[in-house]
Amino acid sequence: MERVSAVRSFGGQQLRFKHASAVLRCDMHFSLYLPPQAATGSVPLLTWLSGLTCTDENFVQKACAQRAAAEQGVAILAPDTSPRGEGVADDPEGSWDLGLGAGFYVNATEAPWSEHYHMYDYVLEELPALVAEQHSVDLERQSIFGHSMGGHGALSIALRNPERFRSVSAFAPICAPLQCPWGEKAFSAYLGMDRELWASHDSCELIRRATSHLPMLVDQGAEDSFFEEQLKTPLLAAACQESAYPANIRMQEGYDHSYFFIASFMDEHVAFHAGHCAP
Ligand SMILES: N[C@@H](CCC(=O)N[C@@H](CS)C(=O)NCC(=O)O)C(=O)O
Repeated sequence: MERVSAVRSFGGQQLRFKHASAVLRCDMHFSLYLPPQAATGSVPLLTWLSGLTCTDENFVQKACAQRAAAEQGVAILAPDTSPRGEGVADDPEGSWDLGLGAGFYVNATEAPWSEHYHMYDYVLEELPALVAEQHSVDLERQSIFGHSMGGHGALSIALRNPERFRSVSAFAPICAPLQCPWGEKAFSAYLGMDRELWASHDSCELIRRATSHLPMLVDQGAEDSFFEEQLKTPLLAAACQESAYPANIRMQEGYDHSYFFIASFMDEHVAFHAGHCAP
């Protein structure tokens, strides 16, 4: 693992690394914020999953999360959104919602994607373990959050693995990939036509199947241009209500899909997770 950059921030360090991922079979970059508390003891690990077209750097530069992470004493790990590099398949039509920058946090089963697109195993297994080998983060105190495609990733990964995480939150998540164009396009490419396999990565379905509950917070901007066609927060709210899953789902008046929205509620999300990651 090679350290690409290290910058002081709110008494801690904003770090960026490059490494050879065994799971993705390519070189990857990721970012890690270590709060000042990490210098003297182990701290909880929050994983942030970004949305379509992002790398790890969008979050680092635009989410304004470092101050809250320093105050709350939590590390934040930001992976990239897909495998990268020469030889990694991309959408032949060059669209931004499939292929590079659009891994959807699943393990692809279909060629050509199945060669590298294993973002589910990468963010759940390989990357946290790698970070914990070299930094003082506590894998017994993990939470996960994300935005849009990364909101889908955070919710679905946490719902599939409730024993791994203390809490989950999302900004403008793709709530029901089985029922929106982004999800249908990505899942049919990566997972083929087995809709039962799709359902095992659909947060609304996973809510209905849940046998235990994680603390869950979701914020959705009311002026988000993707809200009705792609994100479908009301379906998540309905699934939670039907299944008596206790989630806090909030519509935020006037906010759009951007990092201006994310930054506005970032402190609350970090505090929410830190509260559930107490020793
Ligand atoms: N490229 C798309 C927008 C894609 C988009 O909004 N991506 C979101 C995640 S779904 C994002 O975080 N973009 C990066 C950024 O704002 O820094 C467009 O032109 O409409």
